Amino acid sequence: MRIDIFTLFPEMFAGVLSSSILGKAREKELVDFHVTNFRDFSESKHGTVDDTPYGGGGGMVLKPEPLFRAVEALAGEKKPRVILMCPQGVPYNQKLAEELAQEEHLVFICGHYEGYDERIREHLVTDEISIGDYVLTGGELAAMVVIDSVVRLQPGALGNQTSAVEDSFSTGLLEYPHYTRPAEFRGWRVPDILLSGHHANIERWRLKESLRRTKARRPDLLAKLELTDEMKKLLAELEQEQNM
Ligand SMILES: O=C(NCc1ccc(CNCc2ncc[nH]2)cc1)c1csc2nc[nH]c(=O)c12
Repeated sequence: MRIDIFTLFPEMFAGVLSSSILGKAREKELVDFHVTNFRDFSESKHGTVDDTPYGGGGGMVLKPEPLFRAVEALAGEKKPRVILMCPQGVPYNQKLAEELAQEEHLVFICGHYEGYDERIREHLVTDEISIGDYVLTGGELAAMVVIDSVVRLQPGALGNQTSAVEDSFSTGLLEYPHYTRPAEFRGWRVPDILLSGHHANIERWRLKESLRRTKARRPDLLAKLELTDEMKKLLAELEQEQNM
């Protein structure tokens, strides 16, 4: 997969794209990152990429030319997905991550101004994505979030110890509590069930704790779930425990 990123702050990406899972995915050639400063595509000698809005009002608007020129310079046989990171975009989620992970070539546009000239949206961009209802200083961190979640889904990116599929957001439940050595720390013991080696009981305990946590923190996720008989039984047990 090739990922192009157009930004005015390319230096923001250096650490993130060369560390940890993303760095390894690059070494394994699962992904090929290209970060470009679209100011390089400005036609003015001052490298102007924004201007005041027609119709007045505050703030600056990103001009169309530099971005059109930058994206069109990506001579490629197939038209890539051109993703505009913006607060007005489609709310990002794991389903969209899985869809983007299938693409051969993704292009991200990160802005910093009050907005983009609408002709960018209408004629250059295929997708607009927001990562949530809070205001960031720019689209760069948002692009990193999307890239991180897409690259980890590339086959071979996570190695064999963890599988992307099992991820809680894919099962629809929040994760159960995790423990590791020591079995007792400052008097706080690991639940005996986890030391029992009884795998069926451990799986049951983990599912029950996932249900307990999801019910308490994200009832909205629980409401969306197709409950199995076992889940219904465990939820009934949780109800009883709460009413005791
Ligand atoms: O570029 C992003 N943010 C920078 C930013 C913040 C505020 C405004 C101005 N918008 C208000 C407005 N429009 C018109 C007048 N005033 C524009 C851009 C961003 C990309 S994805 C994402 N996902 C979640 N949150 C985000 O901020 C983002």
